Amino acid sequence: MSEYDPVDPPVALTVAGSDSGGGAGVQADLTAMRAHGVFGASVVTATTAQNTRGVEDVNPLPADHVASQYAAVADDFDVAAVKTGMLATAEVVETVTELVADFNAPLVVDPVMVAATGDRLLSPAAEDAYEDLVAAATLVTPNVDEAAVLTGNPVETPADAEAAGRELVALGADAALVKGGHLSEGAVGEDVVVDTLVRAEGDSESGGPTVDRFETPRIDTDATHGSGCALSSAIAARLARGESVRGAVDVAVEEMTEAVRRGYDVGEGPGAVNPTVLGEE
Ligand SMILES: Cc1ncc(COP(=O)(O)O)c(N)n1
Repeated sequence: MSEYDPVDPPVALTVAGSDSGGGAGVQADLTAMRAHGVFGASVVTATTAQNTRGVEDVNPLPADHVASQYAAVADDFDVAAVKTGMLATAEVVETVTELVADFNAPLVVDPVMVAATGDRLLSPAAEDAYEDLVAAATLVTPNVDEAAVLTGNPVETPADAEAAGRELVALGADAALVKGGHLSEGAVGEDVVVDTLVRAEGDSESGGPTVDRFETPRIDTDATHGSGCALSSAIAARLARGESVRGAVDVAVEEMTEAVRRGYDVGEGPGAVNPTVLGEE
């Protein structure tokens, strides 16, 4: 872990929705950030009435209130990294894109569209609005379904995931991590999760983007609620601490296996990951 003053740690900001059930969204993000010794600030984009069984109600907050929360944080703190999660509406996606345009530190964009329970968290009209935010990202972290929506192509195999990552980088993102948790077992084998990182940073031999594949064991559980939120927040926390994108992704992906293995069996539905175990390395 990099050295810093525990009383004056790096500050990371999550711009995301509230999950009343506590397993995902802002609640998971702040837990993951604090687990890394990073101070977490939050801009809430929407409140959700949600539990482990599903999302009952979504209340997007007005875009100008999202902007005033952001201004309150940016005016006071030296924000070292921003992570975005559920943005709910096209207006909020556009507002956040404008707000981060002048931000000079790393930006991790987790393009949250649909909850693990299948409920929509982003209005369909907002999908197109994501293009400019992706272009501004240091790292965009779609799962395969989100990568398919963002690129307009199906993502079913690791080769598709790499192609989608290359396309997101071509759109302007510095890097894309296409999370393979939902890739079909037939495409990757049943015991493994393959995540693909594409970085614009040139490969000296090919001159093209650099591609890394991370393979981790697949844990036999449905308690993965909050995994995308925790992973993108862990990466943002590590970037706030000054780690490289490659290094932050490598360790965060590895540590997520443990966060899933030690997940919470709370509620009647599928449980949630445990972000408190992150940040140990
Ligand atoms: C407020 C909020 N943000 C993000 C997610 C996605 O998490 P998951 O895909 O694990 O349901 C969620 N369910 N709720």
